Amino acid sequence: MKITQAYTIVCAPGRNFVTLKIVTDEGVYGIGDATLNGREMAVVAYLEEHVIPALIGKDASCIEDIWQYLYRGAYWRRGPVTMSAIGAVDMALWDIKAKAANMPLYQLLGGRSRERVMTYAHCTGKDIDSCLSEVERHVAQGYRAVRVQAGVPGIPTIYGVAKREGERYEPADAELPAEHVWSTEKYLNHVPQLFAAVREHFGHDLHLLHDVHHRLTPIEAARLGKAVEPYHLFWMEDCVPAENQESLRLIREHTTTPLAIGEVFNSIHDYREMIQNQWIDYIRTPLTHGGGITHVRRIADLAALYHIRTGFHGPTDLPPVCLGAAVHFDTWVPNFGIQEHMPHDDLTHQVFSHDHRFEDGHFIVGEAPGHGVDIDESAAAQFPYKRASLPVNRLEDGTLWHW
Ligand SMILES: O=C(O)[C@H](O)[C@@H](O)[C@H](O)[C@H](O)CO
Ligand SMILES: [Mg+2]
Repeated sequence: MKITQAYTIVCAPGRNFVTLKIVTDEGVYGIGDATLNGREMAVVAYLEEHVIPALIGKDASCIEDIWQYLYRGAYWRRGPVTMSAIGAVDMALWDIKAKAANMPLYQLLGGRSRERVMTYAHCTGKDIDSCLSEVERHVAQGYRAVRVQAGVPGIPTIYGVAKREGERYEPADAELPAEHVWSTEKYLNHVPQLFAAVREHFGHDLHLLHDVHHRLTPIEAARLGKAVEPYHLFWMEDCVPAENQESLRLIREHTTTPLAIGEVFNSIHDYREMIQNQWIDYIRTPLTHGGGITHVRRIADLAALYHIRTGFHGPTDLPPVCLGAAVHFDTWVPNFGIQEHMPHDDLTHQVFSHDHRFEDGHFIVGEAPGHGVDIDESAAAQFPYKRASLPVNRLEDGTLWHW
């Protein structure tokens, strides 16, 4: 089965998405996601100029060999742009292989390990009270797990909180980066109050998650982890920037709050020390940014040796293609933990169809051959790309900080 054609489709049904379509001489095609929020066109250029020309004529069934060819063959390894491009090719090739085998992807991966995939929703509010009503709304919809983020008094704009009540949070909200202000002290004083209120209102069965979005130093993260221990979080996410993996050791030594990390990681090497030292509990790398199913499966297998589970990144900036493939992976992977779920809007669904379904806080995988997601190219053409950037953060004195 030879690859005869491959091309990218860039569209913005509500927000920017990059899709790779690979076509074979047998008429079977596969769809892969190449979306890297705020840096979309860098991946498009990488694919079009360097990857696609080398794919034409290759045997689409040699997924592993093509992965190795693209990874080793570039000489320049790793990095989000490279790994998202490889991820898109890999996802499309698994889609092709599963379609050719007439099997849903999860069957090809090894079959079902669970009936349904637990997800967590985003609950955001400008203050604690409005956050509580969002939790209530999501619990009524059947969610067993919610991520809780609320505005902090004295900080005008904060990560993860929608601009208007009931709206989705969209971080890439301006053509050039918006500037936010950050105060660690105000944040650290406020978060334990938020979780105390949520536990008081909703009891102890609901899983609670929180995203620190890389803003703390290790000792500050340790303080926060300890402070929220009475509210037993499911996880505290990305509590520090983690170029230095050793940072996680200090946090781990101080707190029993479980730690999730890795939505910005793209390689097993970004995790190796923290997995092998058991400094973390959940891996976050989505299939797109981690070099596709072939590579993320290796990370998950390594993690499994150390009782570490998956908790894949899944905000709206990852399109239905990435999410659909993730639902298959989540249905199969033995060490599954949870799947992030931020529902896409109607415009996105006009372009992408999928056969997984959402029920009672869980995803149920579909039975269509492949990963079950497709793109309507003429619908996509109606939503042209528009540059959008993620914000930057500054401390109150103007110092540039982590966003
Ligand atoms: O946990 C999450 O869902 C993430 O932190 C997102 O909100 C990111 O900020 C976004 O995906 C950046 O592109
Ligand atoms: Mg996050």
